[in-house]
Amino acid sequence: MFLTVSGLTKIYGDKKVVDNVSFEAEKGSITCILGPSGSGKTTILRCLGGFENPESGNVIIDNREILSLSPEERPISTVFQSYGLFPHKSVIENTIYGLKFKKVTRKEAIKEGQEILEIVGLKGYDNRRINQLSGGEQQRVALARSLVVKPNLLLLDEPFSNLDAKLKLVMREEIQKIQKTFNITTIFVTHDQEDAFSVADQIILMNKGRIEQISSPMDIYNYPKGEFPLQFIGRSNIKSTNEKVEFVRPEEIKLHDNPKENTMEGIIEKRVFKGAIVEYHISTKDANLIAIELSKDKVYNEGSIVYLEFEYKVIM
Ligand SMILES: Nc1ncnc2c1ncn2[C@@H]1O[C@H](COP(=O)(O)OP(=O)(O)OP(=O)(O)O)[C@@H](O)[C@H]1O
Repeated sequence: MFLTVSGLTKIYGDKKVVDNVSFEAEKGSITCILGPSGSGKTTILRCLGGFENPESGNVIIDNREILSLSPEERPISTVFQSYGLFPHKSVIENTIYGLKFKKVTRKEAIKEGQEILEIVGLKGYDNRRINQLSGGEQQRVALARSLVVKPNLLLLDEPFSNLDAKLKLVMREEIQKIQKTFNITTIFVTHDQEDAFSVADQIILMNKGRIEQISSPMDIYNYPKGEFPLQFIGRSNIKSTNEKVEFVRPEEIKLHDNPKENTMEGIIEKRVFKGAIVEYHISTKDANLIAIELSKDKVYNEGSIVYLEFEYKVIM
């Protein structure tokens, strides 16, 4: 295994903000650490990058224990939420900053910097100053700067936080492309599950410093292990009794005009148009449910009687 983290624990005051966290990542994979605010995501990255000292744990990269190394000695690049760029320096100076500490001539550094800038879509931006760039462009310079040193492990903290919806889609693809081109193992922190679903090979779901589930995006959505993953990931209609918790995702509820065997009658209380999909809030004799259908299909009006076809799944 390329990266092995075992028993990582970080305490602030009397609070374990990272509590016995263990996971592995294969070479060239993207791992996404997902979880609510304050669940310890950034602290894990900071411990890996060497900006915090964990109380206990082991981190092995490519068969080498790295926790005793300084941040500069670790084969790791980190892109922080705040980017950490030098605002008055040019794009190229920021990009090649990390090469200062390597045995590379300035001429070679500039050539390598320009190649990376072209990859992140910033060809020709060399002499622009950071404070003359948009948020998305700055984010790409920060990425270029971390890639130029060819890290074994790339750590990204909320890399899309300052981007609008369109640019976010472009950047998601760009990061995936760059990461595959260089075969860089990447760990990426977000609280946005769509980011995690779109780019991750594996998702680590955190809650209060602990790992709740490690799974592929599809498995975490389809087979949540326990109530927290179910509540946090996607939306669902939940039926909870003393013995078990069952759920049905809104898109698993099919609406019909007429009753069929095993359908349940309901009335559409509210309809929310969301572009590609329409969300219905439906009351039945047993429960209030949310269903979604494609808006290109039949659209029901509020107050309509509908017949719901669905099955609950039991959580593991
Ligand atoms: N230097 C520090 N001193 C004391 N407490 C801290 C420190 N840094 C973080 N914490 C606390 O540790 C907990 C975890 O913080 P962390 O930044 O890792 O969470 P996060 O999951 O990344 O949150 P967010 O999504 O809001 O960035 C929080 O309760 C935070 O207040």
